[in-house]
Amino acid sequence: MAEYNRVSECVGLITLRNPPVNALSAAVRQGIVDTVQRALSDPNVKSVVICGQNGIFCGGADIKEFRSNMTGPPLIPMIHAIESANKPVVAAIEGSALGGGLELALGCHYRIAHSKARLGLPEVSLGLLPAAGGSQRLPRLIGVPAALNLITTGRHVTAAEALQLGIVDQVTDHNTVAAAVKFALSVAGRSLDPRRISTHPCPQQPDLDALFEEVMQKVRQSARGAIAPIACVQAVRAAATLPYAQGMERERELMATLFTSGQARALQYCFFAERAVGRWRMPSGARWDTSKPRPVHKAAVIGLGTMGRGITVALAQTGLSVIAVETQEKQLMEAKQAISGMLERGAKGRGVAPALDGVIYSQNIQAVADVDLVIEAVFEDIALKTKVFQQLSAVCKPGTLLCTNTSALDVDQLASETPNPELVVGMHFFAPAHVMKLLEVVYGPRSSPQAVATAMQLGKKMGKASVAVGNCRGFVGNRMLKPYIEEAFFLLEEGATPELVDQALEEFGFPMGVFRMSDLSGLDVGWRVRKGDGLVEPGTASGRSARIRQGRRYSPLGDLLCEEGRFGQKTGRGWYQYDKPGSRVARFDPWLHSFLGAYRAQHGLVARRIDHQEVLERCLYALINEGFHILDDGIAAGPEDIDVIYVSGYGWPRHRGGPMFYANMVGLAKVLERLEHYQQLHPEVPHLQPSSLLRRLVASGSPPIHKWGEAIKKLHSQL
Ligand SMILES: CCC[C@H](O)CC(=O)SCCNC(=O)CCNC(=O)[C@H](O)C(C)(C)COP(=O)([O-])OP(=O)([O-])OC[C@H]1O[C@@H](n2cnc3c(N)ncnc32)[C@H](O)[C@@H]1OP(=O)([O-])[O-]
Repeated sequence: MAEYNRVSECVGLITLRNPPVNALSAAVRQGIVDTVQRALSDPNVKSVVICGQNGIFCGGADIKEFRSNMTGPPLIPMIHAIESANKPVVAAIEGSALGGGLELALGCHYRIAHSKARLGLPEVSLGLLPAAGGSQRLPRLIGVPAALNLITTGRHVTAAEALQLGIVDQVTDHNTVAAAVKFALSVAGRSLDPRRISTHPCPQQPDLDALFEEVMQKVRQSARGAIAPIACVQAVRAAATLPYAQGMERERELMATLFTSGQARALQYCFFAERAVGRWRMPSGARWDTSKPRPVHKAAVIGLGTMGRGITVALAQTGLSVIAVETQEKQLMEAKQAISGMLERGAKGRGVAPALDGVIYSQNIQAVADVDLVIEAVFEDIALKTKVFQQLSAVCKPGTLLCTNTSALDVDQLASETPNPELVVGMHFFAPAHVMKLLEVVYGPRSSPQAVATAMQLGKKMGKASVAVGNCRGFVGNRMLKPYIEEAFFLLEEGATPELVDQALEEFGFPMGVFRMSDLSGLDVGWRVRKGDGLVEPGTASGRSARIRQGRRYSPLGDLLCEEGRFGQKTGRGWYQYDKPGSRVARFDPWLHSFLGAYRAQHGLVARRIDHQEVLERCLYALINEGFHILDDGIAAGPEDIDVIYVSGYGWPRHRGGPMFYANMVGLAKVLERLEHYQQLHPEVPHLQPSSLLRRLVASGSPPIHKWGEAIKKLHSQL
């Protein structure tokens, strides 16, 4: 797993071989130990170069090994042996040097990087810290502030930035290994003492205490309950204040706590889940690896409201040529200005030229005749969308893929209105579409695997976490959100306040609780949907019967607020009050509290004390329960799909892995028991009725989450 060659007569070249990213598995570590030993004991070898095969230096420790008992030589002494070597060791960095990979390079005496390489210590995003000496060597090399920035955010830096920071000694546009060999020859025989980073003190930093206090405060705020960023600050503090050996001991202690934490397990699960959703499969048996996407060179967006604009930007930023169609002239002009602004700002942030010429604007739908794929983003109205689809079917060249951006409408119904339903898929973007990571790719029973493959590939190109899901009301994300929001309304009726509910959810790790989120997105959105479903009635009736609609418990609280014109931030009033319409700082609103009191009195409800635990159990377990229904219905292929949707699109705290992972951590039997408990108390609430899949999983011994797929298949075959 590490190959040894002698090149240029006196350079020992060690090549890490562990595709795809040369992760430091036990075999690679053993290979490094053996080959370093061989190079150092060969009298003909004057210096050593370490590189990775296939254009990538090293992606770090092998994350898959973390789940099992670690064997093989440990990283720390291996890196220490390299640093203490009496011959210069040069790291030749191509592709990536991340985590343990960069720590290995920091143990080398010199680092040469290709100009396209990326370097970083991303352990924090896996719930860990750079614990092979990275937290101790990096601050010694580049100073405390820069090291804190890199280690607490886990961000990857370009080779140019790495050179500027002093992480690498040279950047090349040519063959990195050849440059490193040349460099290694040039430094052979030089004293290595100044190159052993662990022997240096950290560069002097004035007012160290104030700096750490400030960073710790910032990190605590943005961590939303994640523990790894805090441990990262503590480890760097050890580097700045303790001798190396003691700093290493502190690094080890902190890592030991993190390594076995549920948060590390959750974050590592997210890492693999994000990659697993790319290997999509449909109930028909169609799969990612047997379905070839169609090439997309030219795309179109129909309708340039908020969503259409964001989608146009996301497409143009991938380098595609985009036809942006809006029939209203004024809207078109406004959209053009807004899209150009977004493209310019995005390009500035990425240091590239804006793709302004990539977008052609038109008022005429005929302009899309020769595109390969259309994303329709007109107003959320089935009659209007149907009309647009019929026009598109008539205008577009044969084989053009027709995608609808919808958050709730029936993709099958729309497909059935076109002569080629196999070419139709849903693409549920989230606002703002050029920023939000999530994309639900919705297939119907007639969508062709090729259409799904094309939409999934396009999503990947746009940098989205794309998840293929079946067609149902609300798809996966919004379908699970419904019981969550309903439970929050019921809690208000029973005595909770928006502040209490939001605080419980924000302490859990959501960036915003359900009521602050509702104020942000607009209360009128849900009101319109409930009206369409025939649930909204005039607010004068009282008593229990007024709160049973369509045979189930219903809370009209949101409707009553809308009747008062309280639509949230945009009107300056909602569940909270705001300084003025459009303002973002939510403040306690005495009106709302007396309104809740009067509402409870009108309906004969007696407010009781509700604690955070109940808020979490009722809101989250109702949402999770819906997730089990979704799995049982085959709408999501596995728990990873649901979890990626919630982590990337709905603010579920990543360090809790996603709702299904969380259920697995809490214990399926516990989730079932609490749902049964609340269902007994609220029999008129169907979403508290435990899903049969949850019951069956518990009855079959609560298999761990990575075995749910097998268990679900087995349980289904027994039905
Ligand atoms: C004591 C220890 C201390 C130490 O400080 C701890 C660490 O180093 S923690 C580690 C710190 N390091 C990190 O956090 C870096 C994590 N890795 C990355 O950020 C990206 O993979 C990388 C940028 C390297 C390549 O991106 P890309 O080209 O888009 O490719 P891709 O992302 O699609 O991955 C391709 C395949 O490789 C797999 N795989 C990847 N890395 C690892 C790994 N370390 N291990 C195992 N497997 C890994 C990945 O699952 C996927 O498998 P599959 O079966 O095909 O789905």
